[in-house]
Formats: sequence, structure tokens, C-alpha cells
Amino acid sequence: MTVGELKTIQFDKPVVAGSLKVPGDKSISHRAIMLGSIATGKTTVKGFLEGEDCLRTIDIFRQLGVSIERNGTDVLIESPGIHQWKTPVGELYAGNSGTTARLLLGILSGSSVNSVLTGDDSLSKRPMKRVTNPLQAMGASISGASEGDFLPLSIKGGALKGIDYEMPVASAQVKSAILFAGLNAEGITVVRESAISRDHTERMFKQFGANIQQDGNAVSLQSGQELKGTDVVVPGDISSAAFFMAAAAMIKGSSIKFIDVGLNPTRTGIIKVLEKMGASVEILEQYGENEEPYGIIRVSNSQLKGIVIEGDIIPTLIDELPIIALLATQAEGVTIIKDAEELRVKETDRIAAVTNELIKLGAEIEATEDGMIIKGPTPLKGSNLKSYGDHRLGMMAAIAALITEGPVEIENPSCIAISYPNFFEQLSDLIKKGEDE
Ligand SMILES: O=C(O)C1=C[C@@H](OP(=O)(O)O)[C@@H](O)[C@H](O)C1
Ligand SMILES: C=C(OP(=O)(O)O)C(=O)O
Repeated sequence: MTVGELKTIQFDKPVVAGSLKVPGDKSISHRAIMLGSIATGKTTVKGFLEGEDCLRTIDIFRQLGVSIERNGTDVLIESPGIHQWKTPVGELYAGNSGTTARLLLGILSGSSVNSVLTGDDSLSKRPMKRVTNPLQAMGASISGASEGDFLPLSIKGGALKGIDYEMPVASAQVKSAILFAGLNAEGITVVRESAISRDHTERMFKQFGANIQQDGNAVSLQSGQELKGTDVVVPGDISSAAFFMAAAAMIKGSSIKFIDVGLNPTRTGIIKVLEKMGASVEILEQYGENEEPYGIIRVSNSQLKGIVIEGDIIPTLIDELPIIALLATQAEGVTIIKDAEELRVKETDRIAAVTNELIKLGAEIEATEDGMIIKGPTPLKGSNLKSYGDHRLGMMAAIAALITEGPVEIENPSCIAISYPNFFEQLSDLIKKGEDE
């Protein structure tokens, strides 16, 4: 039941079971629109995510003069190419989407248009210097409050030069922004990362005909390459599937088969974590090796134990950490999450938010500077939970309701549409009545 912006969820000892095809991957959907707009000619996208963040990306490229027609999850892009874009009328609004804003800063810097990029309250508090610093070193003209750290930012597109840049944070958004700028920067652009972050940009550059080299943790690109429109198929988003993987892993008698879910190795940290905690994970089929790997996997309940999650695996499961924290409350022993300070600069401070909300349910969880320490297993009780306008927090609260004694009330659940518009429908489809003890 939804009352204004409050949704109450209560189940009577449910199990989750069945087959699930989650919506398209958010990161890949953004990039398909971006590259289809930079390239010359026609691009088709199948399996596009109709989430609010990706719809913002479409609106922005329409303002730049690109023709984008959408019929549900099918998109047709016809672009004159980045050099023929028109100066937009009005501001470019990225809404809540960090990916839209940061990648666009790189793209717009190397274009020939002038623009102003804005976002909602949450996005306007998220750091942009990580992107504007290297872009300014490439010669980009970007100005705004706090030396370009926060939106709104004005970008004057123009001549750039290549850079050899060692990233201080492992971030696919920073890496991608620099690579996009590198497409139109004189000479070679090299980006070096401390731990490998999602590589969707690199894979999709190749699909659009660009020559891009990956050598260990370094990615390099020669400028002046003309991209040509192509056909992109977007697999299911493993970050969305993760909520139901966690539910299947922690609820007795549960098992879910995930159809056509993305299995790019830079995103599958959640699978490694589930296996290490003792859940049953079976990879039933795998396809699409050279573009974006995807496949069919089954996750089933089993006895779970606490583990340590740290180091290079963190960028491969960064958006899954809220749901992993909930999962850890049901595992025997202690789970320690470290090296995840990036969580503090997401849609909300996810370390503080997850800890506050899970404590309300009775969890034994403690926030640290760069992560969380969770002791389990703990029976959870219902409570009123805030989403903080953060889709991942909203979905964590809804999945928690599957295991609480008593109802969970979620404040502002509509933010879930940012990445998973049909989340509640798919949740109801998976709920089955469990056996009484
Ligand atoms: O490049 C991307 O599509 C994303 C990268 C990650 O952010 P960072 O690059 O800030 O780690 C992730 O949290 C975000 O949801 C999507
Ligand atoms: C952090 C996220 O997205 P973005 O940075 O694009 O807002 C997310 O989807 O969890």
C-alpha cells in the first residue's frame, strides 16, 4: 500500500522463487545513448533501462540536436556526430545521476558547444573535481562554484590535449570522462587506475569502431577517431539483480534463476561475495564474450557466514554494498567491509545511511570511516525506514521487509524508479508463501 510517499510492506514468512529478467544495465544504457550521440549515423539500442537516470541522459542529447526515438526499451538514435551538435537552449539537467553528469563533463569539454550542466539537490552536493581537475589539465574550460567541484557547471567546448593520468580514486566515471574527452584531444590519452573499475566504456568504444588499448590497469586512446553508429544490446543489470540475489541467498527455501543478467567480470564482485559467504550460485549459461558478457545464473539459499570484503574487489561491487550489509546481518559471524570510503559520496552517505537504517531493525552494525562491521545472524524487527531519496537504500529497505518480524514502512520509495522502475512488480511476482516452522 502506498500512502503519499510512504509504503508499508509486510509478508508472512515468505520465500522468493522463480525466474527473473531484471531491466537493462544502467551504466551500459547511459553509454549506449552517449556513444550513439557522439557517433555519426544510426544506432539502435535494445534492452535500454527506462530508469529516470537514463531518461535524463536521453533528454540531454535531444537538447544537443540528436534525434532519439524511444519505444519502451528499444531506442533509435540518429546523430550528425559530435562536431555538428547545436548549442542547447537552456540548461542541461542531469537530475540525480552522477554517471550522466560526470561522463557529460568529459564529452562536452571536447565538443564544440557551450552549455550549463545542473542536477538535483543530491547531485549538486557530489564532488565533481575528480573529473574537472584532469579535464582542466587537458585544457577544458569548466567553471562553477568551489573551483568547479559542484554543479551547476559551465562548460565551453574546445580544443583539448591528451593526458597521461593516474587516477587517485578507482572510479569508472572519472576514467570514462577522461576517455570521452580523449576522443577529441590532440595526441594520446592514457588513464591509469589503482584497481580496475567497470570497463563498459572501453568495450563500447570498440563496438563503435574506436581503437582503444587496455594493458593491465592502463587504458589508452589515440584522438581523432570517427565513431560510427552501431547496434547495442543491453544485458540485465547485475546491480539490480543483486537485491534479489541477496533475498534468495538469505531466505530459507528460496531460489531464483536470473535470465540474461550481465556478467562482465568488472561487475561480478557480488557473485564472489555470495559464494564466499556460502550461498549456492550456479552459472547455467554464459554468452557474449567480446562485447558485454551475460548469462543465466541461479542463486539459492544456504547457511551463510561472515567474511571480509576489501581491496580490489570493492569497485566491482560498489553499488551492491548496501544490500550486502543487509545480507551480512543474516550470516553467522562478523562481516567487515573496508576500503569503501567512496560510499560516502554517492546519492547519500551510504555508510551512515545503511548503518542508521539497519540499526532501527535491530541489526548489530557499526560504521567505520571506510566501511561497516556487521555481526550476525540477528533476527530483525519491522520499523520505519528512510530511503534518503537514494534508490539503493529504498530497495534495501524493501528486501529487509522480507525477513523482518512486523511491517517495514519505507519513506519516499518512488526514488527506486531511478534505476529499477518495475522493482515492486517483480518483487510481488517472486513472493511465494513459505512453510510454517
Ligand atoms: O560508471 C558508471 O556507470 C558508474 C560507476 C560507479 O561510480 P564511480 O565511478 O563514482 O565509482 C557506480 O557507483 C555508478 O553507479 C555507475
Ligand atoms: C551511485 C550510483 O549512480 P550514479 O553515480 O550514476 O548517481 C548508483 O546507481 O548506485
